[in-house]
Amino acid sequence: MGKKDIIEKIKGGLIVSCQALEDEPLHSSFIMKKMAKAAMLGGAVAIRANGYEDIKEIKSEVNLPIIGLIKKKYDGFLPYITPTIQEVDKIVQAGADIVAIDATKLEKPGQLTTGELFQQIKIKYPNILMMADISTYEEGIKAYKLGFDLVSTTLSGYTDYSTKINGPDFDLIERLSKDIDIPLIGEGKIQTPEQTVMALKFGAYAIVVGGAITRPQEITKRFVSYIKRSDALL
Ligand SMILES: CC(=O)N[C@H](C=O)[C@@H](O)[C@H](O)[C@H](O)COP(=O)(O)O
Repeated sequence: MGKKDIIEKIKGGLIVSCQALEDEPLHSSFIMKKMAKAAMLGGAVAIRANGYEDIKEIKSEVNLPIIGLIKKKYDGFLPYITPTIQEVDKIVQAGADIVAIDATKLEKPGQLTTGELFQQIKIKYPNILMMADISTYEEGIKAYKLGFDLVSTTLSGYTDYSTKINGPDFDLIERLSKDIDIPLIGEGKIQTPEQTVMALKFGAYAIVVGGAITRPQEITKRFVSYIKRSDALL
C-alpha cells in the first residue's frame, strides 16, 4: 500500500493499540497478534504495536497498516518511545508501515534533538511514514514543520510540563488540528465511544485507543472503582 493510500485508509477511523509490556499479564506476541485480529474483525482501520516480535507477529495475521514503535529506556534520558535509530531499524525490519517516535523537546540518547533524529531516519528510510508522538501544542507545530507525516497527542500528560488531565486532551486536539496541514491523531486516555466521536469532532483525523480495549487489568479496575465509589447506593 502506498503512503497516500495508508493515510486515506485510516481517515475517520479507529486505530487500536495492542501493547502489553514485560510487567503486564498479557505480555506475549501471540496474545497481541490475537488482540490485533480481534480489533481488525471489530472494524479497526490500523494497529499500533510495540516491539519487533509483536509487530512481526501481528503483520503475519492482520492485514491492516501497522504503526510500530519500540519502547526502550536509556539511562539518563527521558524519551522511551523509539528514542534512537537502532529501534527504528528494528521497526522497519519487522514490517511496520508507520514509525512512531517521541517528538517531544526532551533530549534523546546521544544528545540528539527530535529534529536531528528525524533527519537521520529520513536519510536512511526516505519512504517510511513518520508519526510524531507529542505532548504539547508547540511540539506538534515543530513536528509538522520538521516534515513528519502525522502528529499524535500520545504523550500529553506524560511529560512533566504538559497538561495533566484525567481524560483525553480535547483542547490540544482542537488547537493543533486547526494549525497543521497533516493528520492530527487523537491518542491518549480515550475510554469511550462517545469520547472517540468528540475527538473526531474536535478535528482529529483518526483515533488511537489502547488500554480501554486491550488492557483488561485497566478495564477491570475501572469497573471495580466505580462499584466502590457507588457503595452508598447499595
Ligand atoms: C504514554 C504512552 O506510553 N503511550 C503508549 C504509546 O504507545 C501506550 O502505552 C498507550 O497505550 C497508547 O498511547 C494509547 O493510549 P491509551 O492506552 O491511553 O488509549
